[in-house]
Amino acid sequence: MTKQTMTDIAPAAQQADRPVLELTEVGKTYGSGRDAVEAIRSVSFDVRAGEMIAIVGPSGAGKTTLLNCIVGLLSATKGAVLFEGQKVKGPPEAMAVVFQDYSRSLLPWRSVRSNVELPIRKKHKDRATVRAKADEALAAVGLSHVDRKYPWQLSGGMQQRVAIARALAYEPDILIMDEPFASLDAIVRAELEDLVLTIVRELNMTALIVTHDIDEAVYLADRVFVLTKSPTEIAEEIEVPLAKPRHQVSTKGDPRFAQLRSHIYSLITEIAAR
Ligand SMILES: Nc1ncnc2c1ncn2[C@@H]1O[C@H](COP(=O)(O)OP(=O)(O)OP(=O)(O)O)[C@@H](O)[C@H]1O
Repeated sequence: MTKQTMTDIAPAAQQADRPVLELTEVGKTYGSGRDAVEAIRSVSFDVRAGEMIAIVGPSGAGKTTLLNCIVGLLSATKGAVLFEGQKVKGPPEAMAVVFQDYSRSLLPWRSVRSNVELPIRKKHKDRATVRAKADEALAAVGLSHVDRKYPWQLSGGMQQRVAIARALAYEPDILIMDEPFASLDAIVRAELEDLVLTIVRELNMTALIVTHDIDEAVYLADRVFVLTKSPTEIAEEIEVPLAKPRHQVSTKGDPRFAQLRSHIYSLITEIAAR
């Protein structure tokens, strides 16, 4: 993306000196009475503008439930989620979400270009603007040459690139990702991790990723939140002081990377055994 565009689309929230996302004692109980399942007990954290947060935890920790409360697909039964100072009551316009299952998030009857353009049309009526923004996003993920193809004609990694392009072209103030690389092979996964890191950094975007992968969490994030088992709380918040831009070989070869990874691994293993 061009420098001009990056400046143009700097999220408004970043001008203000307040967190983009604020969770205050968020709790979620499914059902009621004897059938009630307390999935989240109490989770509080702030995400500052430009930060990348990773959320990890043992299986069944409540990651999906928490994420759905953040994006407004579920309402918390306790506490509050504020996005840009407003209580989240449904998916906010300035949020984009990339799910693990790209095959279900892309519309198979629409071309790659059409999939990417669809959300942009909500914001921009001018056809040329929509086209230009889609062009930029497709170029950023290296898929300009397949814009007329359909998602099912592409590999899994390419489909997930389209989903990422669609989210980025929408120019969200915050990018939320739910295990976006989980079903991809190691090389494609590393490529897409770097792609997201680069674009998020260039656009100074705020981002939050839920992942099962401890290496991925440390590699991508400025802070990692480790969740307890359900009913969920934050077991520990870990700062990642590794230099940016990150690099798959040198960052992962840094002794501090290994220390952080071992620490989080031990913590999750200990939590899972509780
Ligand atoms: N719709 C629902 N109704 C009742 N209980 C639910 C529902 N969805 C999730 N739960 C329960 O809430 C808890 C947290 O589930 P959730 O799917 O959020 O965890 P997760 O960390 O995303 O799991 P995983 O790591 O396996 O993907 C679990 O005990 C689960 O059984």
